[in-house]
Amino acid sequence: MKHLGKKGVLLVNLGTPDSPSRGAVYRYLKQFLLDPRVIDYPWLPRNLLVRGIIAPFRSGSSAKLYKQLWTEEGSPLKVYGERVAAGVQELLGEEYVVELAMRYQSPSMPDAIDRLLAQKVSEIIVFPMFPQYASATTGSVHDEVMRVFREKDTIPNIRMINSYYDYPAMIDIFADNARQFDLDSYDHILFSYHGLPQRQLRKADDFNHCLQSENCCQRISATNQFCYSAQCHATTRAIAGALQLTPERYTTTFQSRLGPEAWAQPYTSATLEELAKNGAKRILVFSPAFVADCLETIIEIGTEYQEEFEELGGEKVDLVPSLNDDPRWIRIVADLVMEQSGVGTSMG
Ligand SMILES: C=CC1=C(C)c2cc3[nH]c(cc4nc(cc5[nH]c(cc1n2)c(C)c5CCC(=O)O)C(CCC(=O)O)=C4C)c(C)c3C=C
Ligand SMILES: [Fe+2]
Ligand SMILES: [Fe+2]
Repeated sequence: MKHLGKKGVLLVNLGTPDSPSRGAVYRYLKQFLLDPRVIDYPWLPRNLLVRGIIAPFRSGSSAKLYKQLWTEEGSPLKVYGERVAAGVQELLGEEYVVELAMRYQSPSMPDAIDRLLAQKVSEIIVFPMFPQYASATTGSVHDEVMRVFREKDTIPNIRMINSYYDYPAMIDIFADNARQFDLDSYDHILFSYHGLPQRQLRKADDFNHCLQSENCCQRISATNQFCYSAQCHATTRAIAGALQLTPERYTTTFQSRLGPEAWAQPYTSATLEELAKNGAKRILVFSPAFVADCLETIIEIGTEYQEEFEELGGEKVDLVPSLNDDPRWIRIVADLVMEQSGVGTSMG
């Protein structure tokens, strides 16, 4: 089919509060955690838990952390997202219209989609800003796109990107960012991904492979290609390979647990504790589930894990910077968009 008009690009990250105030954090947590793909309990327990316990009790402590994170321009997750969107627009030129949206809070997905439609786009390429697929993130973005269009009579061509966990040019940026550190000076290297409840890993597993044996997620195949944990391990292997790290030098771990359920393991905090017990002093941490530094990297790894590690006798937890607004990352997003819309890429 001939494409008349421009192509729309919708870059979507998770979302962040509109301000670091307790009220804004409460609204953010409520919208985020009421998403049935995030806290995937039936409606009544989810609403009781989120409205009655998590949002009211967590909003105060989270707001304090967001205040530490906040910059003059705002929340880093959104600031980097805006810069990436502007950069991708510049690279793709007039043939495309690029909009940034956040799955929760602002800019909202329905508003961003309406702005694209107002430009009479013939197709929309949806680019979730999560290298690894999870139902709670990419799945939710796709779900929201479908929900928005369910209310519209005309649905343009829509292409949805699923994951890009081992995209070589992206792996090269993470590896390159680590080269600013003296790798040999670290006792151990962690690849710390955002966690996910084990129950959600099992639920997303149509072939009964996940968490069946100790290393079932450490190989990726047709059977587990959409497993979040398997994709995280694949990202680790790719970065470690690029840096020629031998397997005993690094561990894949999972951070940012919420609630009493078991989450993907090993936990970053427990691994740090174990490392400290064994005399480790210096740890380097990658966090490649995030394409931008945010609360979970700057505060959780950079401040909280640093403090915990010191209390346990360790010395330094260094964080490898994320992709942020690196021009090479902006180029990758543009290339992946062009690949989806059937246009050749600069990567050859
Ligand atoms: C990168 C992928 C992410 C997955 C997978 C994910 C799952 C997930 N997260 C929560 C609960 C919280 N996450 C929070 C913040 C947050 N999470 C991600 C990414 C993933 N989450 C991002 C990018 C951020 C935003 C950070 C920012 O800078 O604003 C929070 C809020 C912060 C806090 O109060 O700690 C919560 C809560 C669950 C329950 C979940 C899977 C089920
Ligand atoms: Fe999260
Ligand atoms: Fe798995």
